[in-house]
Formats: sequence, C-alpha cells, structure tokens
Amino acid sequence: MTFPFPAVLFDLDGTLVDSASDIAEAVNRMLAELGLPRVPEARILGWIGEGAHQLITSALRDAGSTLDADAVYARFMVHYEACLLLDPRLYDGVVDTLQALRDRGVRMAVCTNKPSRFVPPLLAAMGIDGYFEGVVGGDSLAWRKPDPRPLLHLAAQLDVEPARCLMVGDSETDFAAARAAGMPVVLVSYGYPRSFDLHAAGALAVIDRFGELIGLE
Ligand SMILES: O=C(O)COP(=O)(O)O
Ligand SMILES: [Mg+2]
Repeated sequence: MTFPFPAVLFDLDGTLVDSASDIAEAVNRMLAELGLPRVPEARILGWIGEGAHQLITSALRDAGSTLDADAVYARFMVHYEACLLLDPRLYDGVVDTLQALRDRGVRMAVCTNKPSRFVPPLLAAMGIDGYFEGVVGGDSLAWRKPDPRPLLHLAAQLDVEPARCLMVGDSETDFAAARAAGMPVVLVSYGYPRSFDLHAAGALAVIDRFGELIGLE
C-alpha cells in the first residue's frame, strides 16, 4: 500500500488531540482570577485556532473587559500549563493511522498555533511524539497560521516540495495557510466548532474520522 504524499503536516488541537476541555478550563481560571464569570466550553471552542494571544483577546472582549491581552498573557500561560494535561485525548484512530503512515514511509510534522513550549509535553503525554520530525508552534517563528511560512518552513525541513506535502487540519486557519503555501489540504470535521464551512472550502477531502486519511488516493 502506498500513500499519495511523501509528507504530511498535522495541526494539533482539534485534529490530533482533543484539548478543548483543558484549554477552556485555562481560560476560565484566568477569567475567575480577573473576577469575570466563567464561560461554557462550547463558546470558548470558537475562539481557539489563532494562538493564545487571540484566544485571550476573544475571552476578554466577550466578557466586556477593557484589559489588553498582553496584560494577562503571562498569567494565562500559568493556567494553560497547569491545565495542559488535565484531560487531553487523542482522537480515535490517531496512533494506528500515524503508524500506518510511517509504515508507508511518510514523513510527518506538526504545525500548530499552540504556544510552542506546550507542544512537546502534550505530544509526549499522548505517546505520539516519536512520529514527528518537526514541530512548529504558534510562537516558534515570526509568523503563525494562516501565514503559510510555518508550513513552508516544515516542508523545507523535511526536504519535500510544498505541493507534495499534505496539510491536515480542522480550521479555516489551517486551510488558509495551506492554500497560501500551495499545499493540498484535508479537513477533519470533528474539530472545534466555528462558522467556517468545511465542505465549501475546496479541500481535497473532508473526513469524519482520522483513520480515513489512510484511504486517500
Ligand atoms: O492553540 C491554538 O490556537 C490552536 O492550535 P492548533 O493550531 O493546533 O489548532
Ligand atoms: Mg486546530
């Protein structure tokens, strides 16, 4: 069995790992510390995908706070770290599929907007750190998704032409970054809810289960 792409770049939150409840708890601990009301997880999910700074900005704005995200960023990072491994879960089929891709000689990397220092410990806790030859976080470079450069950086690191790298993600941010990088994209439908219409985007495929990746032709 062969796989049509020599390299695959994966988004992390909402694609490989369901970290929603942990991120939501970190946001709520920050809000509580500021004397602001907790927010339901479902609402917070719509704010994830563009990095921690944007997440805090959305939370503060939603709460009607005039505080700037910079003012609470360091405190949020303390909560983020404390909540990182509360209850993260791999989506169904992730390990088997990563192993099947590795067996087919596919090279893999992670491109996430999550703060970079939290990425290796999360991948290790999930037992999937050994599959990736490269990891770029939201603050690893001067750019983050939807800028294409984090993806192009990983393609260069893997020494695979961008057009032959497949990007797999759950958000508009992933889609836009891949498009701008000239990479084909597969979107997963189980990621974090948002207004982006996955099916209308023009992805190579929209998959409901991670394991469907292996059937791509
Ligand atoms: O932490 C975020 O903002 C999103 O992370 P992701 O890019 O892995 O979805
Ligand atoms: Mg994501």
